[in-house]
Amino acid sequence: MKLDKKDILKALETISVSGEGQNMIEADVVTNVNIFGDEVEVDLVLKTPAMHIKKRAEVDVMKAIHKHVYEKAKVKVNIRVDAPKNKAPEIKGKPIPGIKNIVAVASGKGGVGKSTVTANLAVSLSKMGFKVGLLDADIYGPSATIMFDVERERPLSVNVDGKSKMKPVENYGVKILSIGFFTKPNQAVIWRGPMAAKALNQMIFDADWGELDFLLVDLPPGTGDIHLSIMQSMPITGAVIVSTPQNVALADAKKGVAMFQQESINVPVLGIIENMAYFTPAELPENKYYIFGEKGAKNLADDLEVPFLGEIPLVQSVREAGDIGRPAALQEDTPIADALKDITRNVVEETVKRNENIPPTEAIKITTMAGCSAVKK
Ligand SMILES: Nc1ncnc2c1ncn2[C@@H]1O[C@H](COP(=O)(O)OP(=O)(O)OP(=O)(O)O)[C@@H](O)[C@H]1O
Repeated sequence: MKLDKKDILKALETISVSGEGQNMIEADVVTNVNIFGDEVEVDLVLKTPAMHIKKRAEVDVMKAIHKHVYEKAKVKVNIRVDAPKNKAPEIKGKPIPGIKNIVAVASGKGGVGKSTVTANLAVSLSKMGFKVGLLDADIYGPSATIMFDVERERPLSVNVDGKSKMKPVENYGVKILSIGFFTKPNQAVIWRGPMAAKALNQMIFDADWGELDFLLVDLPPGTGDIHLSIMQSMPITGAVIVSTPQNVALADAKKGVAMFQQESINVPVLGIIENMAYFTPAELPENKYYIFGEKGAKNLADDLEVPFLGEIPLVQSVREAGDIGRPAALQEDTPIADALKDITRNVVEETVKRNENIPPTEAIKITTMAGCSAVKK
């Protein structure tokens, strides 16, 4: 049978690209098609190095050609991965063996959605093919165990090179350790700075994280002594600040930025994320209600000359997703998952820029609280 390139391209149009809402041709995944008798060679370029996605693309191409063009065609699929934005930002002299970047997520004010954003960033990074860990350091209200539906699990102890280590619990491709694993439900725990720092130290250094591109750290809300203790315990690559557009939240977000930027701490701020930017009812998606004010966090980022990483609307499904332990970023082709993907890409890009321009952050040595006025104000 004489095969025609047009028929092959038509067959490839029947394959949808996961998460893109487009078919393989529209998404420019197919870079070349060659025909030699009854042999077809298809070249693909994929954005993710994940093995299962490569395998799936290969099988889809074969099936589509066999079904729509010629069932006996010999199909060869060549796959190249071109993921410049997904290239794991790597810093020289990794501060913790195996962990390339530690990104702290902070908020200043409580309840602005910092933990929700952290969980979604983690899932979104993992979906992009990065190796991701999440350290829930929110000693006042750890919530990662609920958001990842691992409340009943506990980290196991494993032997690594003769040393006993804590193995993070894993779900949705994210390795998780939370202060919540070590407290009883409904138990109020008052952690003092050094005590929290010790527990967190163990969760970082005595844990079997393996290789990670990103370790996200969900910090407690506020800008107090506890933050200094935490920053003392780990060399943070950069910080992301989450705020709603409301004035009271912005004032605290500003203090958060000041805390990271002050001389004795000097952790680069990768940018600000505006959460609950506006409310959109599911039945009227084009309507936007600026309940907490409009563009407050965007304007703050401009004023402080730090990057604005994007906005997340106030959507019922985000809250529901958190409550049932299936972060919204796991959804495919929804406006909210797309918004989270864009923000995640911006976080990666800012991390890459940061690593190109400045050397790795040393573990900060803060010996006194003096000089930390910006934190206390
Ligand atoms: N974009 C959003 N749309 C709808 N609900 C949201 C959104 N972001 C967060 N929420 C909900 O708001 C509440 C507070 O969120 P979250 O616990 O993430 O805040 P936080 O800043 O981490 O709080 P804390 O100060 O306790 O650490 C949760 O019920 C969460 O599900």
